[in-house]
Amino acid sequence: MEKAASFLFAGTSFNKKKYADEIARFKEKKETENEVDYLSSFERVNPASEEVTVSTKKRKRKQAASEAVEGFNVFKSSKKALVISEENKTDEGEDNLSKEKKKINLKLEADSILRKQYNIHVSGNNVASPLKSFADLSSVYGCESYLLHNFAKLGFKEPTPIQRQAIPVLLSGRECFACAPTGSGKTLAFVSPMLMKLKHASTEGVRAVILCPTRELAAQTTRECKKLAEGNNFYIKLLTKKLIRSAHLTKLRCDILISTPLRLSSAIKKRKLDLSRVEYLVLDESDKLFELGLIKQIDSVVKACSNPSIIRSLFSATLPDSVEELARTIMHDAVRVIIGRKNTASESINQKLVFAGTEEGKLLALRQSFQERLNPPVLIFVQSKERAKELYEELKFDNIRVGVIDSDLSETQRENVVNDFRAGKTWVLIATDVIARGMDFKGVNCVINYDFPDSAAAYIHRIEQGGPEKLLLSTQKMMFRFCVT
Ligand SMILES: Nc1ncnc2c1ncn2[C@@H]1O[C@H](COP(=O)(O)OP(=O)(O)OP(=O)(O)O)[C@@H](O)[C@H]1O
Repeated sequence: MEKAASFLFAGTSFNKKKYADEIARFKEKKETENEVDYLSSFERVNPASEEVTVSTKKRKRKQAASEAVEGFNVFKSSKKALVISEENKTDEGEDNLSKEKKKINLKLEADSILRKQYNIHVSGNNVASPLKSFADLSSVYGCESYLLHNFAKLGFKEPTPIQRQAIPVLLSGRECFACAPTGSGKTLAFVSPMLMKLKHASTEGVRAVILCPTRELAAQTTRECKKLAEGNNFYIKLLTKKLIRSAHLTKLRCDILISTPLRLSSAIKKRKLDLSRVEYLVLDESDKLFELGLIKQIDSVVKACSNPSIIRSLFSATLPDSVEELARTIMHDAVRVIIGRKNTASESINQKLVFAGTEEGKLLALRQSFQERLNPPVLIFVQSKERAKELYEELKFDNIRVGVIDSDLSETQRENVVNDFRAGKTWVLIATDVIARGMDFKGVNCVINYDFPDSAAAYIHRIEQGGPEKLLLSTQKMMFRFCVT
């Protein structure tokens, strides 16, 4: 500063001898003025002349004023002006701060009202606001028009509760555990933010991975994903055996890869895939993934997706504590989004228990119920493929158009059975949990739990397939207890 000042005044010649009188008068004036000014400012800051309860804030301002009296008069006024404007600035700053605080509080309040309205429960810090509508995606997150156009084309007018909350969480760059009933639109909830973040197709290799517990669900997710991405040129691939066999898998043009953990881990083992650039990893139907004993395979996929800025998410109809605990070991700051209550069935499902004394009685009760009313499509769950085949033979005998899906069928055979059921060629489909898990049988009118499910989670998954009526046939007394709790 000094240097700059001396530079500014360099070259000014001032004859001090010639103007000695003026200099003396100038000095006098300066001293008097400084005294007066100091006194007046002293009076202002003297606590004796102030109220005792003067605030620290005010004191600071007074101090600032007293400091401002040093120097020449000519600068004093401008310094004073500076002090006043500083004071105003502080006031303004404080006003802005409280306005900002109010705004944040109002936003938090609005978020919480919206969450209550849609039965959304969240836990985690700084959770992004839920979507009021799909339009928020473009106004807040700059969503491209093709995606909104696809929503409209598919007839999706409003986001479902899980979509309202999980999409903004993922778009804000947070990892997430999402738990919502079957058929509540979880696929769109994880695919849309993925498409928005990936923006456009690239040649850099796999950038997003979706893991599904069964081949059927993986195929279904691929179809949904392609429908949502229509109009963009993304490469979306289902990892099939044929694809793994192909020698050029390493050069595969693929933005989003969908697979079962077994297939993907086998491709990783064969060093056929590089997942180090993956930005998004989704574990769909995560409870089933873990339940099926696929931890080793999932672990190999998680390790192969080594990009440090990866966003991982878990989507499921139930979120057992064991799964969450396991996931929390790798996802430390994940937001938890739960629709309704954790691990409970949707309240809109009518559940009915039929108690049968014996195994034969169960079959009798089923026949009777079909005689009274068979409102297809009906989905029947049994515990094993052997039992599935047995029941299939029994119902076929009754001339009921029935199909069965079990793990002995080839991929194409399974697809055919499911397609026949979807198309209404068969009215009743018999399945085991593993096979039917995660498949979206839209419009199923009745789900029959012919055999007792393994767990509460399995029960919820079964009954949340499709329609409103659910029937439980049991030879076990404890079933009743299970139902009422
Ligand atoms: N916002 C929406 N409005 C209307 N329908 C929707 C919406 N989002 C998704 N859907 C439709 O709802 C059905 C169920 O969606 P989806 O399969 O994603 O459910 P899910 O929660 O993943 O079920 P699952 O547990 O079986 O995987 C699909 O047919 C899908 O096209």
